[in-house]
Amino acid sequence: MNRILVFKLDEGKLGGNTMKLLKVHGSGNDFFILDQKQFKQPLTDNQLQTLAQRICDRKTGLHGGADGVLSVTPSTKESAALGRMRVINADGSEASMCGNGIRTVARYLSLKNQQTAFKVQTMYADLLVKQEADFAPKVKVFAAEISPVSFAAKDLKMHFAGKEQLINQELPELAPGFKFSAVAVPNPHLIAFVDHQQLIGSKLGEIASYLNDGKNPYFPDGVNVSFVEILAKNKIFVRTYERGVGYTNACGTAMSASSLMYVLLYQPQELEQQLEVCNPGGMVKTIVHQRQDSSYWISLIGNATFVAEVTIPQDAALQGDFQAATWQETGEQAAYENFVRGLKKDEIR
Ligand SMILES: N[C@@H](CCC[C@H](N)C(=O)O)C(=O)O
Repeated sequence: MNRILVFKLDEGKLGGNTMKLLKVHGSGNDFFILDQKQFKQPLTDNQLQTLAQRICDRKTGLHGGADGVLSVTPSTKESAALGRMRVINADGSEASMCGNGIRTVARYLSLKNQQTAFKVQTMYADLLVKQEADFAPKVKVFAAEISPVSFAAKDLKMHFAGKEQLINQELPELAPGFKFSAVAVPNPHLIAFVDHQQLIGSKLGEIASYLNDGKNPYFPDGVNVSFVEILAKNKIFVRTYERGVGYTNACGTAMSASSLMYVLLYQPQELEQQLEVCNPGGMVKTIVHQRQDSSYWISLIGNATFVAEVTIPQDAALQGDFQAATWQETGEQAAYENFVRGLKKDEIR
């Protein structure tokens, strides 16, 4: 039996001060799911921010930290979604969406509600999620709708003189020799198609850390930055430096935005076709769609791995003291690693 089915995060009866968390990942982009139903009083925004900063720290956090916390609550009354997800980055900032995270939340809500296709409420939209065929034994897969898409500078909170949008353009004031595209899905992404040496080089980190310093004139609220290498027709590799986190194994919304730019710039006839998107933590599949009103949306299809069930005294968690935490592995991580080993060598760098 899948142990996860008997793990009842929402009971909240472990004793007043105990918090339950679920460690999860999509393509190695890892999170702690926190179901706020377990509390009589949900954590305040300040507590959520502190919790994320404490447990996600890669050196001092819980079991090696994470890229963020995914807070799950019932959806608000305007929404018919099965649940609501909020995304708190490792630095405590809040993001409007998380493509890898939403698949894990979808799986969590699916198990709790015995449904395989439904909507999840996010900051700007209720997004469709759906269970898909496993990638491999014990590698569970969900698809998520990535939407709404915008190229408008105002939605990206992007400020380059005279530019209302940015599609494959040089930005000599930022980084000569690269062509950038900017797309909000709806969190902001800056994307450059590069060769292999540029993909593995240090320029991505230099550009992204500057654009996320909170002081630069171009993206004062920060931006997720990705370098993309075309590996073959309909096959790309995406490396991302995330706002609020730094380098990650993968960023689901970045892979979706990169897929959209790949289709628009290189293969406009490949709308509605499946793309393979490799990343340092594994591989996902994407499909770029266009609606009748000409707006775009992307299907992001990938693993939703449950790594471990965690309990920890709430006060200790907020103070960053993890000595009393329990950590119970689900056994899925070994299956995921096995799946990744089976991918062709050029798919993981
Ligand atoms: N890892 C996520 C994106 C998380 C939010 C991002 N860091 C931001 O601030 O926009 C994904 O898989 O999409």
